[in-house]
Amino acid sequence: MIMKIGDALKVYFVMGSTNCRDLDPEKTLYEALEGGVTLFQFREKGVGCLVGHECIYLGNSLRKLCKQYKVPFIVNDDIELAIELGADGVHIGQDDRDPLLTRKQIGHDKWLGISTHSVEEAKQAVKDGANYIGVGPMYSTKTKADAHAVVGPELITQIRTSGLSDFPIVGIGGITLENATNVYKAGANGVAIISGISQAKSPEQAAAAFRKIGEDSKSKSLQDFCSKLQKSSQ
Ligand SMILES: Cc1ncc(COP(=O)(O)OP(=O)(O)O)c(N)n1
Ligand SMILES: Cc1ncsc1CCOP(=O)(O)O
Ligand SMILES: [Mg+2]
Repeated sequence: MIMKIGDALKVYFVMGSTNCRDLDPEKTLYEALEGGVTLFQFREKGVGCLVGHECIYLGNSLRKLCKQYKVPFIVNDDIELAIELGADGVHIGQDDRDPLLTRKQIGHDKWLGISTHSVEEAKQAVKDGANYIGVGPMYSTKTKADAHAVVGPELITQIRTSGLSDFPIVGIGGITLENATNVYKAGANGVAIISGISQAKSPEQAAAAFRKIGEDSKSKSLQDFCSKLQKSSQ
């Protein structure tokens, strides 16, 4: 699958079976894809999550759905599962596993995402060969019990101005339709969302609304850029 990672990050849906509301995980992902999510992460984690064959079975179904919609499929934490499912990449946190070893295991044609919570971690992740970084939590979240302290969208701006002006960045944590614009405005390529889509009454409508915010923010940033350019050449 050839796609620019910065574009894929625009609306990044993260989900496992324990995150869903009325619909089963396949139907939830189907709706999210119909709504226009641009990247998916299978994150089967937490109390009551599927393990073993059941996890592989669900992973395979979700992987197939993503293929149908030509949306890249990332696996959280579990490199063996990622390889088994033929994933397009893996996402690891600071305490999960060694990024260099992970890269060796997955090869250079797969995407590696690394979670970061400071400018220093962001720079180290880039050195360690990340293809993108997740920055968060942007806002407080009920979805991840052991989440890091809130860092806010300001951290994305700090990372951008610290020299990573073009590196693919996605914000995560507590992102809603009300606050997503702040994350794009801070300089993120995209937003990563669990409950904002999986717990919505209509995951399809929520995904479509996030997608619209992403598109509008992009054209707004482009307008801002052009007017800055115009002013500087006057
Ligand atoms: C896109 C994205 N960013 C951050 C995370 C969090 O990863 P981690 O800190 O390893 O926590 P868990 O998700 O493993 O609980 C993520 N999954 N995705
Ligand atoms: C996985 C993860 N990593 C940092 S916050 C978070 C949870 C995001 O879930 P939600 O979008 O429901 O706040
Ligand atoms: Mg992890």
